[in-house]
Amino acid sequence: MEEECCATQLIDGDGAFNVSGLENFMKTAKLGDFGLSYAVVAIMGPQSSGKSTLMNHLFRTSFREMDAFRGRSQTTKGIWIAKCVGLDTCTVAMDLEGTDGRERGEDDTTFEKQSALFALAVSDIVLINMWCHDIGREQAANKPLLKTVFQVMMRLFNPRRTTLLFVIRDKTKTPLEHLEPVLREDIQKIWDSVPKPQVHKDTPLSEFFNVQVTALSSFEEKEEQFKEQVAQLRQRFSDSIAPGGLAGDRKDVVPASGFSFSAQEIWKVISENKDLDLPAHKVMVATVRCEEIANEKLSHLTSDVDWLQLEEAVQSGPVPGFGKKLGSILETYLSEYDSEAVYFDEGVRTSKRQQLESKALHLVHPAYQAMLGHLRSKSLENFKNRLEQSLKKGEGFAASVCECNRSCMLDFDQGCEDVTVHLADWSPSKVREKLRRDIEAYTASVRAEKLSALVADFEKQLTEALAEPVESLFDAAGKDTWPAIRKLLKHETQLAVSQFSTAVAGFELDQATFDNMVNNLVDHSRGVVEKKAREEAAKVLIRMKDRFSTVFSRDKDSMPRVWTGKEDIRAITKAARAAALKVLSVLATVRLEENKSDKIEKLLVSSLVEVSDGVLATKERSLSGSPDPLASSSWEEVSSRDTLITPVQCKSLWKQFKAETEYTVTQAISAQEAHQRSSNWLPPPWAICALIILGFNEFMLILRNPLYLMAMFIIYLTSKAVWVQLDIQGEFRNGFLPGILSLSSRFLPTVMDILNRLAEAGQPQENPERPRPAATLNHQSYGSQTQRTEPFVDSVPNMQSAFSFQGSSSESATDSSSTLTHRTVTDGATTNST
Ligand SMILES: Nc1nc2c(ncn2[C@@H]2O[C@H](COP(=O)(O)OP(=O)(O)OP(=O)(O)O)[C@@H](O)[C@H]2O)c(=O)[nH]1
Repeated sequence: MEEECCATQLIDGDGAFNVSGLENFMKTAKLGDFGLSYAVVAIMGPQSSGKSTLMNHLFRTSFREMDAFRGRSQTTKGIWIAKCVGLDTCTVAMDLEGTDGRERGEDDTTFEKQSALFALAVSDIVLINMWCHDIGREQAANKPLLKTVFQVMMRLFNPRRTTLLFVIRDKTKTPLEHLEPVLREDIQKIWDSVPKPQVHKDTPLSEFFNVQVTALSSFEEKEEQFKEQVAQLRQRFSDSIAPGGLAGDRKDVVPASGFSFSAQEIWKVISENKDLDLPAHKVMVATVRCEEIANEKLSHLTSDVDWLQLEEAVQSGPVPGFGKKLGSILETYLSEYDSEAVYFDEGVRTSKRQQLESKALHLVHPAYQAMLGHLRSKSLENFKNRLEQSLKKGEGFAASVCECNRSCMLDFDQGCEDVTVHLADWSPSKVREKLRRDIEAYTASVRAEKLSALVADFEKQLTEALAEPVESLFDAAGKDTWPAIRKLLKHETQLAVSQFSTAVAGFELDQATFDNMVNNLVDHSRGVVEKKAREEAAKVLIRMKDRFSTVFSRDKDSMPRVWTGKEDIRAITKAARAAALKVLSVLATVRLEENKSDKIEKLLVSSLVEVSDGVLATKERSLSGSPDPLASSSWEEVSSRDTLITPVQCKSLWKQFKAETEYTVTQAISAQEAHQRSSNWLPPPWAICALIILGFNEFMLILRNPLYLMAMFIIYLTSKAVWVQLDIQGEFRNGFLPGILSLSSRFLPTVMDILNRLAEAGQPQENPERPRPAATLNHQSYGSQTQRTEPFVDSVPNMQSAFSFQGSSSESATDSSSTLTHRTVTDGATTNST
C-alpha cells in the first residue's frame, strides 16, 4: 500500500520544499502522464482531529496517524503528499499539519497561514475537518482556521472556486440537515467578519468557494459506521473532476506534468509572503514547462540517429528524398511536443512550439544548404558538359547556351522540390540566383575564350596574308608600292571580316560588340602593315644602298657593268641616287589612306639631290633666307602616327648614305681610268699633230725614197719584235724603275737574239737537218718570254712566215690559249673577265 500511494513529505516543518522528493513522487506515481485529468485534495483542521485517519481511510493512503493510546499530540509535521489508491480519477492527497497546535505555540501562525494558502492554491478540493460539537459555538476550534482560510484567499488575485468540503466528525444524532444550515451560517459570519480588500469587498463567498458539508460518525466509537460513511464519501471522489463533480468548477488547472514546478513556485511565492497571481502563475508554469519540453525535444532531435545519418550523408553528396526524410524527423519531435504540451496555456504552448520549430530548423538548415550546394554544383557541371557536347556537335554558341541553361535550371528546380522541407519556408532563390550567375560567368568565360581564339586565328591569318607580301612590295619600293599595299590590305581585310562575320554569327553578339571586334580586326591588319613598314624603315639605309648598288653596278638588262670608259658615271650615280631616294621617300611615311598624296618625294629631291648637285643652289637658299625644309621632326600634313622616318632623320640618313656610297663611285671612276690607261698607248692628240707638222719633211723624204721606207719597215718590225719580246708594257706595270732595271738587263741579250735569228734567216740553208742549238737554247732560256709573244703572234699572224725560226716550240705556244686580262670594277670589287 505504501509503495503504491508513494507518501512523501512535500514541505517539512521548517518550510523547506522537498524538490527531489516531489520529483521522485511524480515519477513513481507517473503523474506527468495524466495531463489535466487529475485532482488534488488537501485536508485542514485542528491538530489531532483525525485528519490522517480520515485520509487513509478515504484514499487508502499511508499518512502517519497518531497512536490512539499515546494521547493527542502532533504527528503530522509540515505537508505530506500521496497518491490516492483505487480511484478512477488520478487524485493527489495532501495532509497538512494541524492548526492550533500546541507545539508551535499560540502566536506562531505563520506556517499555518502559509500551508493554508498553499493548499488553497494547489488543491481542487479542501477538506475542513471539524468536530461536530464546534458547530454553532462561538469559541469553536475551527473558527481561527476558517478565518485564516478566508483571509489568505484574498491574497489570490483570482478566485478559483475551490471546493470546501466541511467534514463534521463525531456526528451526533442531530441530522445533517439541521447541522448544515447552522454551519453555513457560522461560515458566512466568519466570511463577513474577515476584512477584505476593496476589490473583493462585495464578492460573495460562493464566488471563491464551493461549500459542501458532510458528516462522519466517530472513528473511535462507531468505526463500522465511520467506514461505511467514508466509503460513500469516497464515491464522490471517484469522478471528482467531471462536470458536476466535487472539483467540476475548478479553474486555472496546471497540467499534471507541471505540478511539481507549479507547487515549487507557489510555495516560493508564499514563503516570500507575496500575493499569488494564479493566472500569471499558470502562464509562468506553462512557459517553463513548454520550454522544458521544447528543449528536451530539441535535444532528442540533435542526437537522433536518423538525423545524424542524414546529416553525414549530406556532407558526402546529394541524398535522394532529403526533404521528406528531414520533414518526417522534424514532425516526429514536434508532434511529441504537441502531445506533451497540449494542456498548457495555448498562447505559451504555441509560442514555445514556434521557438522549437525555429531552433530545429536552424539546426538542420546547414544540411539543407549543403543539399542546395550539391544541387547547384551538379547543375553547373551538367551545364558545362552539355554546353561542351552541344558545341562539339556544331550548334550555335548562343543557342546552345540558351538550351543548356534552360534544361539545367529545370533540373535544379526539380532537385529543389525534392530537397524542400515543407515545414520550413526556406527558399532556394538565392542559391538559384547564384547558379544563374555562375552559369552566366562560365558562359561569358567560354564565349570570351572562343571569341579570342577566333580573333587570334583571324589575326594570324591576316598576319600571314599581309606580312610577307608587304615585305616583298617594300623590296621593290617605288611609286606603286603604297597603292599596291593598300589594295592588298583592303582585299585581305575584307576577306577576313567577311569570314569572321560568318564565324561569329552563332554567338549572337550585340551590334556594338561585333562592330568593335571587326574594328579590332581592321586595326590589326593595318597594324601588321604599319609594323612591317616600321621594320623596313628601320633598315632603310641598307635598302637604299642595295637599290643604289643595283642601279649603279648593273645595266638596264641587270648585267654587271664593266667600266670600260664609255659609261657616264655621273649620270649613272645620279640615277642610282634617285632610285635610293625613292626608297627613302617610300619608307618615310605610312600611306594607307586612299586619295591622299604627299609631297615628300619632291621635297626630298629638292632638298637632298638638287641641293647636293650644286653648291650654288645651297648658297642661293642661304642667301634667300628660306629655311631648310628638312629641318623638322614632322612631315607637313602627315600625322606622327604615320611618320616612319622624320625629315631630320631623312637628312641624316641621306648624308650617311652618300658617305657610304662615295667609295663605290670612286672605285668605279678609278676602274674606268685604269681601263683607259691600259687600253690607250697612243700619244696625246697634240703630240701626234706636232709630230705630223714638225716631221712632215722627214715623212715626205722617207716616202720618196724606197730604201728609207724599207729601212723604216725593218726598224719597225725589229722594234715591234723587241717590244713584244721584252713585254715592255708588262714590265712597266710594276713601276717605272723596276721596269727600267728589268729591261736594261734583258735588252742586250734580246737584241742579240733577234739579230742572230735574222742572220740565220739570211744565210742559205746548207744543211736543213742540222739542229739549231742557239734557237733551242734561247727557247729554253726565255721560255717564259715565249709565252709573252703569243698575243703578238696572234695579233700579227702573217709574221709567222717571216719568223719561221720559231719552230715546234713556237707552235706549241701558239696552240695554248691566249689570255688577255681586263680589269673591271663593279660595286667596288674587282672581277676578271676572260
Ligand atoms: N473521537 C474521535 N477520535 C478519532 C477519530 N478519528 C481518529 N481519532 C483519533 O484521534 C487521534 C488523532 O488521530 P490522527 O488521525 O493522527 O489525527 P490528526 O488530525 O491527523 O493529528 P495531527 O496530524 O497530529 O494533527 C487518534 O488517536 C485517533 O484514534 C474520530 O472520528 N473521532
